[in-house]
Amino acid sequence: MSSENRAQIAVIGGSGLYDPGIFSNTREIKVYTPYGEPSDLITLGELEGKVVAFLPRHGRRHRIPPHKINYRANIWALKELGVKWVISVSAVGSLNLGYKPGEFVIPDQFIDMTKRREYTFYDGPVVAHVSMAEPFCNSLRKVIIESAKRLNITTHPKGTYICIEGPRFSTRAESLVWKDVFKADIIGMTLVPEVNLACEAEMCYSTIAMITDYDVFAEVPVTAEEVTKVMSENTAKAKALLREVIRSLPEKPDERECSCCHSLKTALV
Ligand SMILES: CSC[C@H]1O[C@H](OP(=O)(O)O)[C@H](O)[C@@H]1O
Ligand SMILES: Nc1ncnc2[nH]cnc12
Repeated sequence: MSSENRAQIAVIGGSGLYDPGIFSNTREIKVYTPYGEPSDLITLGELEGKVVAFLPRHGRRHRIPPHKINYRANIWALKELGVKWVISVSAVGSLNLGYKPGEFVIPDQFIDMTKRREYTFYDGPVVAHVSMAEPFCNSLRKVIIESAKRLNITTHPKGTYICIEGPRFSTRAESLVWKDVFKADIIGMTLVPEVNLACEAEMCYSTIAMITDYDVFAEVPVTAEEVTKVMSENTAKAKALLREVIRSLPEKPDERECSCCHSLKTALV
């Protein structure tokens, strides 16, 4: 990758966030990967003197459903650009009455209920088993939580995200299992394997989850229309938060504070 096509920070946009519109001097680049095409061209832009890469995970105009996203190509492409920090933005449903639509969550755990995705870069002959005990970068989570506090955005600093295969929403029986048996707080369809692959790529990854609805356990079940409507109503908040997070990020992660940067050290067989 040529030296002008480099970025330390990436934002992966989710439903309702296809162009954050907060960067200057933007240009689009195509990145080739051994796994095929990323979801879209990657936009490189500047903010607060930092170069940031932006990739909408569903592609522009939301062409790609969650189970068809080429997660490996997306993460590979960002790694190729030199990205260390990955800030992912996602629309999620709430499974916890204390977590309300319009509020943000910075999840610290996930439960994987996906079924048929490509979960790893290590398909052999090199084999790796990365640790997922702490799936998110705590150093990046801290920066996001503190930034949200400064902006007075109601944000839950912890939460368990359950990732379903989709593209359908859950049944009511499933939703009650996720809520009452698994005790998950939020639900979505895209965190896995994005987070796993970022970890294998030794990048610091954290999600800004924006609650768009109460999931199907509630009286009126969620619809795709509701999710995109609430998300676009709240994108102004997401953009302000992204700006503040990017402003506050140190140039490089403090490798003593997070294990993301050397997750392969103990993983390779
Ligand atoms: C449009 S409704 C469901 C859709 O929204 C979420 O996507 P993302 O995480 O990219 O914001 C959810 O995971 C589903 O893919
Ligand atoms: N209730 C829900 N279930 C799954 N994915 C979602 N994304 C946003 N809301 C959701």
